Amino acid sequence: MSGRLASEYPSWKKLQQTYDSEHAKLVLKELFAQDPARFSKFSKEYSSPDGPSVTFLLDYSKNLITEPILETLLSLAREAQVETYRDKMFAGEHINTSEDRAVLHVALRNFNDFQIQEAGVSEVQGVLAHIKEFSESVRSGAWKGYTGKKIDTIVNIGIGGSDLGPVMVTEALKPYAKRDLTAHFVSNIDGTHLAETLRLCNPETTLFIIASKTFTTQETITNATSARDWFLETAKDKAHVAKHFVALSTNTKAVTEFGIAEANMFQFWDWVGGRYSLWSAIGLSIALSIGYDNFEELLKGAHGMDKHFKTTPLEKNLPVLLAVIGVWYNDFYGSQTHALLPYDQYLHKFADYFQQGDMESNGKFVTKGGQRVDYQTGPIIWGAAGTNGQHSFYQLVHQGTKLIPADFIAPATTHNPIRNSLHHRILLSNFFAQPEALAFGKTEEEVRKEVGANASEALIKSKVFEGNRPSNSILFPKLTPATLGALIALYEHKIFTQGVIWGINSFDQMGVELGKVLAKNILAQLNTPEDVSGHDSSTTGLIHYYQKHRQE
Ligand SMILES: O=P(O)(O)OC[C@H]1O[C@](O)(CO)[C@@H](O)[C@@H]1O
Repeated sequence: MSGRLASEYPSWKKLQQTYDSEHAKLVLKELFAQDPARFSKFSKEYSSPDGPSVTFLLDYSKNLITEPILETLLSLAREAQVETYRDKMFAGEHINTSEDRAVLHVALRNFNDFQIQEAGVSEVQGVLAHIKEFSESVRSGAWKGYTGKKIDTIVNIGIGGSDLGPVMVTEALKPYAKRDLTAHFVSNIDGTHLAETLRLCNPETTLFIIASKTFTTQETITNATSARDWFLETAKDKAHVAKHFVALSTNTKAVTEFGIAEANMFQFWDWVGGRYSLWSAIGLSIALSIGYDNFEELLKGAHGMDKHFKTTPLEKNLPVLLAVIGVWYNDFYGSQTHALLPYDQYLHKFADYFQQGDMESNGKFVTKGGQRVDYQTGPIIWGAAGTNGQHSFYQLVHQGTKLIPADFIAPATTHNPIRNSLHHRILLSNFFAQPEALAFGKTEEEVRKEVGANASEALIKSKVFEGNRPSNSILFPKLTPATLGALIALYEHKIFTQGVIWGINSFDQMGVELGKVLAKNILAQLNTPEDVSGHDSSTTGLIHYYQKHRQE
């Protein structure tokens, strides 16, 4: 984040030399055989420094690293001044330089530990009190719809960071949810998303939460306006909007112009990035679903990880360890992607969430100083809940030609111990087996013994697992709100650390602008073929084909 090219650091050069001369010798099977203490050297148990108890084990021993390599990776983090930039973030310095903004999601979950001077920070507690009061009133039934009925459905209308965090967390914490308050999330501008959701809603008992930091996002404002039209078809009187629409935003003017009273607006601030906003008013749907106390536990769990990140030496700092190991694969092994593989159905949106969290943060080719990087930055993040992924893409992860580092994530205890936790034991047996298979594979010799003398050479080769495919494993006692908070913060700080090393600004998102501008221009040209101008022949041809075949 210093804006320097990472490839100029002495440690980067050393890592390149190490990779060139040693990577062929980095064989997990041998590394484990040579060192019986490898697991204890390369695993760490996290315990929350205070607040609600959170513990988990991070096992990073199945990575293609040695102690000297890890030391050099940590030196790289030091040369890139990760600690300095981390402290600048926590102090409220404007490290989002292109937008001249502080980056203070940590202030949203700060329980009096960090002293942060920035406008708005002193208002955080007031907004949390508003969230508490409002969510309790809706959940208790005290808040009534326009015909006097209690709210039984909430619809969060937002996109990107104003959607993905609330969806992921409400799914993850479903065991804590009020089951008679149904939560829906509408994000896509595709009218199908709204139409299919509204089919499930009763205007008398539905609360719409319009979540938009800017309150100008085309998808959200269009969906919100259509939802209001749908509501008014039944409710008729605009005065009833007050009981059924609330807004989460930084833009008071646009909210009131939309017709939502300031009293029904939950404020946040420009130093909350969209993809880091679930901890802010954007988390209202989470508080409504799981209750304010659980929402606060989520914040406290994240705060514990913030303290760990802020105070722990780099060699024991879990987000930093994940970050530097990720850099090793991304920049020296040439891995293009990183898989997030939670063995917990409740975490089925975890990878979707961090697609934005990581790729919108670190998908950048220019340093903060404006230089084109000469190395890879953010990886492609993807994944799915286990064991579903095993029956779709794991074939490629095991035997394909690409190196795909992966994080396996699982709870020791399930919220649904059906058949005496038999399902969970089967699930976890897979959670343990997959990293083992990836790391150690199966040799030709082993295959030969297994298939017998009559098997063809081709069959034997096809059954070989080369192994040496790296992974991290994260195992925690149970998926509680505080544990989830800590896990999310762990990855947030990993992303931060990588961004600092690569010298990029992880907190703007210029790359989403061009498409928006072009779409606006095209929207104005869609009516007639004569209006279509200024495009290449492909785009023109596509628009003409649409104009010929549409039925509206
Ligand atoms: O909350 P808003 O302002 O509607 O923005 C939604 C999303 O759009 C983006 O600006 C671009 O995708 C995201 O960063 C953000 O989370």
